Amino acid sequence: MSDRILVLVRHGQSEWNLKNLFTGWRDPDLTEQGISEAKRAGALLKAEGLKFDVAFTSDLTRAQKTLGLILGEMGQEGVPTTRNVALNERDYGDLAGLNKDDARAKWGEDQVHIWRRSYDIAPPGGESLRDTVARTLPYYVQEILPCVLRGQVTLVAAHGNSLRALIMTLEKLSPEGIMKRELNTGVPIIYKLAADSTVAEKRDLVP
Ligand SMILES: O=C(O)[C@@H](CO)OP(=O)(O)O
Repeated sequence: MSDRILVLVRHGQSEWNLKNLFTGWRDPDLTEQGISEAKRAGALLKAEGLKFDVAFTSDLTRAQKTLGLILGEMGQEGVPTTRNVALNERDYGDLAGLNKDDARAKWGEDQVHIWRRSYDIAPPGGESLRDTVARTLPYYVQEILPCVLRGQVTLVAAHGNSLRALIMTLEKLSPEGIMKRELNTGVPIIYKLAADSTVAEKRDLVP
């Protein structure tokens, strides 16, 4: 029986991560460090002996490039890949492009933390994590999960909050639990799913 392997990876450091700007649906490129992180993720996945059958990514450059660099490092450039806007980062609305420290100075540390990490409070003009779950989870259930359950080794390269939205279900986290779940750039998480699509095993591939 196949292993039902799903790998999630947040993109490498972006130009706006480096500049400490709210990013959301804006489309900055990877930094040099981000490129290295993506290549390192590829090397770690290669060392695990993984051979991907299928890959998914968002409509945004930083995730697409991360995926390309990972597959390039693994010598698996030909893996069939689907790009979909459903995997895009949570839309930060009016905060996009603002400096996170400037936002804390203006609205206070607590308010900015609530906008960044709460489950159901949306930043002005943007999406809450719940809104993000409402678009990422159906896509996962309809498009990604069937591949995994069929035994296709599946890689998803996406974003901090679009992946947190999926991880909330995968790891059965409560709205309080998800507030504390952080994802590092370029660190793959390997899940083995049971036949009922719950997580049987999970491992962070830390360098
Ligand atoms: O700016 C963003 O889009 C995200 C991810 O970089 O930031 P945060 O850490 O606030 O979720």
